[in-house]
Amino acid sequence: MTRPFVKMNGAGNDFVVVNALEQPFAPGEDQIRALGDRQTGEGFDQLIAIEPSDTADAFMRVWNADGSMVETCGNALRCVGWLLMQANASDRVVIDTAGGPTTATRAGDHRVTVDMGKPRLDWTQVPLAEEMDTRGIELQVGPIDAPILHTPGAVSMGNPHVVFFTDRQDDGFVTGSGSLVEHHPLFPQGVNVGFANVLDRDHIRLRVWERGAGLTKACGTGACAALVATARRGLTERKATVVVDGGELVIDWDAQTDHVLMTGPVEIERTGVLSI
Ligand SMILES: N[C@@H](CCC[C@H](N)C(=O)O)C(=O)O
Repeated sequence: MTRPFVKMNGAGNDFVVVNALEQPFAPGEDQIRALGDRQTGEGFDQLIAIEPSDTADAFMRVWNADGSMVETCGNALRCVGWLLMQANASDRVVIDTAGGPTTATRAGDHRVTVDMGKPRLDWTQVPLAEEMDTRGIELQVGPIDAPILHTPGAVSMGNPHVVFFTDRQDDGFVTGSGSLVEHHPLFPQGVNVGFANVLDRDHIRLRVWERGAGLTKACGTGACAALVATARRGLTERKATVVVDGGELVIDWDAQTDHVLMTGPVEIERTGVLSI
């Protein structure tokens, strides 16, 4: 069986997107891992299916490259939002996800703003395995007792994030620490691991070791979580540019609505056909 797809990225975070509005798409974990392999498959950070919805313009299903199905994906919401707005000749679409409904709007040529909704800040919502103040949690990362790994912030944007405040962002440190924390017992559903270097009150340099995908060029929900975590600690304003490996995302945590808005680029790389 074959399925056409569109290969896209949002600030370098890349996706294979399948239209499942007319025909169901339900790959198995092994199939997803094979498709996601960058040597022998199409290669992607996440696999995305656009499905019908009774309550929104579409439902977006997300699988990480390791085959795990997850709640949401911020950069993919911008890409899917772009595809739907192009197809519908509209400037606004509502996209439902397992992490909750979101709204995408045009923000210029190949730029989309997604309203990611409210951050979830209670320990039970991240979730954590025990009660803690999510502005700064106690976390022992294996044998590493580096002070820069102390008291990170914890935030859910529909998916779980922990954010370290550090200027240590080399590949070795991010990969070594991120892979240790991703499956730490404090995070019963696993966690995306952000390393946020606050450059000034409206600028953050961020790298993310993603749950189920590893070090990616960008993580949209990770950028939202980083802004919320740094603002909660008084390190930044509620709006900042988050500089990621693949570009820049503008994150605005609205004080009136408590919603987090993420704006950034979308790129269509190519089309193809999956043999699945
Ligand atoms: N890259 C995505 C996040 C995708 C899912 C994440 N790895 C998870 O497991 O929660 C984004 O742009 O938010």
